[in-house]
Amino acid sequence: MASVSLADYPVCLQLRGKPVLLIGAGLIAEGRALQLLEAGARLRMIAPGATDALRRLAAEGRLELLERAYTPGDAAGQALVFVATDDRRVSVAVAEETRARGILLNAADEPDLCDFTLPSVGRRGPITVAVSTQGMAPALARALRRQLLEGIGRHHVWIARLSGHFREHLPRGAGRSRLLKRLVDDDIGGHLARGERRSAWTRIREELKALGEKT
Ligand SMILES: C[C@@]1(CC(=O)O)C2=NC(=C\c3[nH]c(c(CCC(=O)O)c3CC(=O)O)Cc3[nH]c(c(CC(=O)O)c3CCC(=O)O)/C=C3\N/C(=C\2)[C@@H](CCC(=O)O)[C@]3(C)CC(=O)O)/[C@H]1CCC(=O)O
Ligand SMILES: NC(=O)c1ccc[n+]([C@@H]2O[C@H](COP(=O)([O-])OP(=O)(O)OC[C@H]3O[C@@H](n4cnc5c(N)ncnc54)[C@H](O)[C@@H]3O)[C@@H](O)[C@H]2O)c1
Repeated sequence: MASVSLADYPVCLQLRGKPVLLIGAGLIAEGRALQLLEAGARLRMIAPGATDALRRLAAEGRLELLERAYTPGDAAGQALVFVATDDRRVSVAVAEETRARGILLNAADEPDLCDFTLPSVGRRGPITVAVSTQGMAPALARALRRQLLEGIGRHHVWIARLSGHFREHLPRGAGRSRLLKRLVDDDIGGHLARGERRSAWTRIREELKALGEKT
């Protein structure tokens, strides 16, 4: 249950190939569905009526759409469940089932029924900005997310990708850690922030050379 007296606990879920159920197929559900598909979830939707966009995605085989009302038992075998209908009684019934099965639930606009709430999310390349207000101010979460995203520049995306490349190709150890820290701090990161790629590369090459000599 969401609670304002306790801190919530943010995570970044890996949903590739996981079965996820979304009950409701209106405009709010459509937004949720697009994000879940982006994450690679195996999505099933249940609702008597659906938006055109969701019908199209179902026809293309990107998701499964069952055009009927929710019935208890639908949550069986699901990793996560979302409900976004215009009828609170549906959310209450779904919450009863997911609680009995130990499955985590998000109920749009019903914080008292949520096991997890959704933050406002923005992305730049591999960088994700997510803002939550413990359910207090979703509109503020959205405004802050926009502001924070403006503070993330192309050089941050570049640093993230380069760091990912080095983490994949260089062995773990003190040398690699030092390089990855320098990529971010004033030393190399500062050059990149000012668009001075050439001098940044000179320093990266020095670090790589020192690393090569030590390994
Ligand atoms: C962040 C975002 C993510 C998403 O939904 O994807 C999200 N709400 C968004 C927008 C938004 N929602 C609402 C408004 C109108 C302004 C307002 O009423 O405040 C706006 C603003 C707008 O649309 O600009 C209405 C609203 N929302 C909730 C209630 C019920 C209540 O609080 O009791 C009511 C009142 C309904 C009514 O009274 O009619 C509840 C929840 N909404 C949450 C998430 C969870 C808490 C997040 C947090 O901790 O901050 C939580 C608890 C449950 C959940 O849904 O997970 C998404 C931004 C997407 C983006 O970034 O663009
Ligand atoms: N969190 C947010 O950002 C946010 C913002 C605005 C609204 N909402 C809330 O999200 C909910 C959905 O809003 P919407 O605009 O998508 O509504 P909508 O009217 O567009 O869609 C409702 C959907 O629920 C389905 N439905 C109705 N009864 C059902 C049942 N018994 N079983 C399965 N599906 C059923 C309908 O077929 C339809 O697909 C509302 O409660 C609304 O208050 C959330």
